[in-house]
Amino acid sequence: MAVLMTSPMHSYIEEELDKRFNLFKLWHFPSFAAFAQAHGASVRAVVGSIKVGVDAATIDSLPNLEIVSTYSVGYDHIDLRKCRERGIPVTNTPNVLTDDVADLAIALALSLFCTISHSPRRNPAPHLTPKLSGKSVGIIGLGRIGMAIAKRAEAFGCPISYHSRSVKAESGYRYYSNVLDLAADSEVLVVACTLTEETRHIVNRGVMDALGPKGILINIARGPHVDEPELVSALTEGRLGGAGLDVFEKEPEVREELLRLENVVLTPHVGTDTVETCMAMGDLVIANLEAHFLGKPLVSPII
Ligand SMILES: O=CC(=O)O
Repeated sequence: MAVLMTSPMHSYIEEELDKRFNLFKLWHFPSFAAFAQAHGASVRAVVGSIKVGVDAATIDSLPNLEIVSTYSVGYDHIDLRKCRERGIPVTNTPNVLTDDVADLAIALALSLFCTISHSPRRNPAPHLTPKLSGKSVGIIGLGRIGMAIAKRAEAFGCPISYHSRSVKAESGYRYYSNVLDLAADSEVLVVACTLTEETRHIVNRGVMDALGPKGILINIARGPHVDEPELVSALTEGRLGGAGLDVFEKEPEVREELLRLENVVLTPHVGTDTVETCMAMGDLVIANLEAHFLGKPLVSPII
């Protein structure tokens, strides 16, 4: 059974896939075209990642492709339209990574408020920072990850508000039907929604200005949610207080200006990169592939 991995992942998933399948690692080939010509017809499953997704051209080059399983919760890098057209199911890795991503959101906020990551180089003189506890937190997207962030922020005594496609009355948090109002009433704005055409640049200049010079933006979702040139201007001009970013508009590139700014804390898209979570994600990818090949219901299907 031939399975194609699109990019290097954690060694655990590579080893476990290798034990069960005839595993092809795309990065061992000079190009996708070279791979497809030699082995494309044998591939029955693709394991994609946020680094190298699965686009229409890839799907078209694999005539016997039966399933796409992404080693991620997000699936904006998979051409779902094409998969639907070909009747190819797609699975992702929800739930198992929720805690880690929520932990990172809080870590970025704490790092900014307490200037943990760069206080020695920045402040030779005593310097007071704002506290995180009690700050109003606005969350864009109250799904699994948004909710986990809310629970953690609640433990810091932070009042929680949110914006999402639908009202989640059971959460007990304050709902805003538009992001601008949410930002205006928040001291920390966290992006935790799925990337779609509707949510691309959901954090635009107006939202940054509404968040204001003391406001902190945290993005642990996807880079294109935020208009990055506008973010750089807002941070440089002091219209926005700070930003904690795990994701960037054109990964793996990071804008030079962001690297230089002092009111910014950056991590290189590592929201799910703990040993335990990477192993659990690997297990879920494999469970989906095995279910598919045994004709059983998929564990975590998207389509
Ligand atoms: O970004 C990480 C993921 O989507 O799992």
